[in-house]
Amino acid sequence: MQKKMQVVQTLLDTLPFIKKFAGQTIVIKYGGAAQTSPALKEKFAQDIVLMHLVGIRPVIVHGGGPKITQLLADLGIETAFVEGQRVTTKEAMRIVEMVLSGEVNKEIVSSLNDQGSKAIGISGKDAHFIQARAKDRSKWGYTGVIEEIHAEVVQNLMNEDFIPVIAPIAASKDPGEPGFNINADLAASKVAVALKASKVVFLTDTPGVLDSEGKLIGTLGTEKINLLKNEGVISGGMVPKVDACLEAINGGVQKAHIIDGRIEHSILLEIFTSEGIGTQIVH
Ligand SMILES: Nc1ncnc2c1ncn2[C@@H]1O[C@H](COP(=O)(O)OP(=O)(O)O)[C@@H](O)[C@H]1O
Ligand SMILES: CC(=O)N[C@@H](CCC(=O)OP(=O)(O)O)C(=O)O
Repeated sequence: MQKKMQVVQTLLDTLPFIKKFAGQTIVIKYGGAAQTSPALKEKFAQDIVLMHLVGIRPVIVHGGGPKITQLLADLGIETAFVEGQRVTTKEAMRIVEMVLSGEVNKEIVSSLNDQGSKAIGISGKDAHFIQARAKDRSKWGYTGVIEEIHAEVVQNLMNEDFIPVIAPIAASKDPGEPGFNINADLAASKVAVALKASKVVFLTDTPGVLDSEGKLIGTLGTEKINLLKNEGVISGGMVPKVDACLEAINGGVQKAHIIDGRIEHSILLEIFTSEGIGTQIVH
């Protein structure tokens, strides 16, 4: 711990501007696509712990789509996506919750705790943190839309110095229901708004939003997003991501960025450099 504090002290001495971030809540959406090699996962955990040590209040909302798809395939359960969101049958819902709350959430928590932090994993079901309703039961099954977020659950954890790690599973208001599968991008934006975060950063497996020629778009606004969606340039998993960014900034979050989680320390580069990296979404 002492060694860690020395590193932090050096950092604070050499980069005093980091102090301006102290006290800010930053939501990091850790996409399944960015959760690749053990080395990258370890670097990610180190970055989050460093942010926490310098006084930032990081909150992680994670995905795990590829792992869900793999386990469903292994079990011979069919799965489909409509507009970038999984159609969740009752059978699939069991697997989604097992993978997100059981496997991925605990893996991230352990990885952060291995770096000396006090990370705590919850899903939206814990303490009624996230409540949802069906998006359209006949079309998407148990895929949900968030109705309420009880921000105090996570705020209390942060006040006690925990790093919250959130699996995007929501509770239903109707007793006996299995809960809802929430797209992790849309969960991250709602959580960022509810926590009055200054920033939400989406870590994924592309440098950011790419144009029709595959070139990175540095800044992107509502009009251009609609155009690119209509042209099919923004498709699949990128659709909920840009929608989530717009929802976040329209809800008062100052900045929303989509960055490449496959680059080592990308989250630090994004937060601590003036240029930033990836795509910034603006109004
Ligand atoms: N215009 C675009 N620019 C970049 N990626 C895009 C674009 N349109 C669709 N995509 C797809 O979106 C994917 C990222 O979304 P997704 O696979 O859901 O990641 P995550 O697990 O991080 O949420 C990219 O790997 C890419 O295949
Ligand atoms: C409704 C819906 O699409 N839920 C997602 C939840 C996980 C997720 O969003 O994971 P990524 O961030 O890795 O894509 C799913 O079932 O895949």
